[in-house]
Amino acid sequence: MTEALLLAIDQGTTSTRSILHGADLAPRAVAQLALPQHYPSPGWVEHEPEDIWAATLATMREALARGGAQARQLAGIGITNQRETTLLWDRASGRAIARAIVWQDRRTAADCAALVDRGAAPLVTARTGLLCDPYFSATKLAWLLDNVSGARAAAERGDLAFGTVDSFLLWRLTGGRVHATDATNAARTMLFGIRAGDWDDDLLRLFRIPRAVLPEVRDCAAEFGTTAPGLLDAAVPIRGMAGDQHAAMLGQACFEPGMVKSTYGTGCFLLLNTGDVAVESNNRLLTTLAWQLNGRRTYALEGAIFIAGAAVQWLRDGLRIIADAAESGTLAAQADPAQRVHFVPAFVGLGAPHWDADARGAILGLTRGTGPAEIARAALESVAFQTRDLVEAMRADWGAEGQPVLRVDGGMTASDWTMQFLADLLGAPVDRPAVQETTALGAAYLAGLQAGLLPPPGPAVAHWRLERRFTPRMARAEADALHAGWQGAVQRVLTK
Ligand SMILES: Nc1ncnc2c1ncn2[C@@H]1O[C@H](COP(=O)(O)OP(=O)(O)O)[C@@H](O)[C@H]1O
Ligand SMILES: O=P(O)(O)OC[C@H](O)CO
Repeated sequence: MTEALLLAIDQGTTSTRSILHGADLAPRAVAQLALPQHYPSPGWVEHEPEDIWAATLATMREALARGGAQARQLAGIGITNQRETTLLWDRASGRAIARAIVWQDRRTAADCAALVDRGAAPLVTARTGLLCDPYFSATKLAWLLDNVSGARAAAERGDLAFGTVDSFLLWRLTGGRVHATDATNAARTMLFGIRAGDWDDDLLRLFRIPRAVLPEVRDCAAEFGTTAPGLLDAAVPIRGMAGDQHAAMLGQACFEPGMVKSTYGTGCFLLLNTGDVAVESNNRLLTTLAWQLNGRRTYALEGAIFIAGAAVQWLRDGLRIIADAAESGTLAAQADPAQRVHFVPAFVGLGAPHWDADARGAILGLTRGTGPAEIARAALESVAFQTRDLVEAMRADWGAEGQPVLRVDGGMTASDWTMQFLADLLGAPVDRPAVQETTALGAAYLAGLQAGLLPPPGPAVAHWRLERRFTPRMARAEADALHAGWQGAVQRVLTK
């Protein structure tokens, strides 16, 4: 008998990947396509839904072909995705009525400010664990209903379906038969009660969202349906689903309360497992789900930073001081140690712990001697400085003594320079795993769990292996002084 395989779809902000895994969760074959970005207006970020779908299907087929595998060998598909990105489509045709509004999009900043002025913020936070910010789906969905001609009436008639990218892909993969999401993605909409585990009627009223547009919410490991005829050479069950940061928690095996992972892709998302307890943050972190299995919710505290690897992309595509991302580390290593340049990458405002949607970026401390090397160093350092802000907020909320080991993943963790600086600044070890595609790994794990091939989260799951530990080398006083300089720079860009 041939070995059962698992296929993970990781639909990220800048690319779509499909990764074929063995039942032991070892990656077997990868296919990846870049996703075009659209910036129709300052602060707006959109994706073309047909690009997302076409790349998903193409990479699924390519990963199978590269792995020399057939669809009938698949025990399941796991979907993981960029979160919060909002789509609204016509149930009859399956076509989106507008481009997807991406999580980074700030067009609803004024709507969120108005809700805060009306005193709605405490209700939103109490029910969803989130802060009233344009980052989340609710105001994006309301914007589509109000700004696409005829959308609100069609939604109220039940003709339109809302979903984050996971739901949209599921709809397409099942040939329009299943409109569902998982609890982790639902938890990022600002419409879902994370303690009740259901859509919240008070929030639906507040954001003026008709219930008829919403998907059904399921566990992260569940029977989500099977692929429609003609997509692959056999019908394959879709058995796992989780937002990318939640899947990365599973891929990083952060199964125990107190364990922390930080993913460095376009943005950076640091999540702490808080077990059965939905910890309320006093430091402007988010309370969210780690995952939901068998109806049981495991919670997390999350710090979300909007720009991490995107700062490196800007060095390449905006400033053009590097030819590829990897060059950033080489350049940073050549920077003059005597110069202290700070780069606050608030291109789309600042996320945790500041939540200032109107802040914009700045480079401070320039002198005549400043050149590309100092700016590259400041860009890489900014990611570590922001991580330290999150870790300090988390420590204050969680109350644990000492500094937990940070498990890191994502494209930017390829930068040894950045990972060493991160360990130096935190004064704590930074662990990089052998498999850095932890998001896809988590999605494959969920599909394998549902298929009965893998055990539930716990010591019996053995997919995590250390590749390299970065140990702090910098004196604490120096790290603290650098961080204080960063905090001063941030103060200069805050608008409130
Ligand atoms: N060697 C490197 N040094 C610094 N940044 C890097 C390096 N390699 C990749 N990156 C950054 O990592 C990001 C891509 O990571 P990825 O996890 O694929 O992101 P996403 O899932 O958000 O699309 C890009 O923003 C890129 O600039
Ligand atoms: O596409 P990524 O990996 O940058 O992740 C995006 C996040 O899910 C947004 O919340």
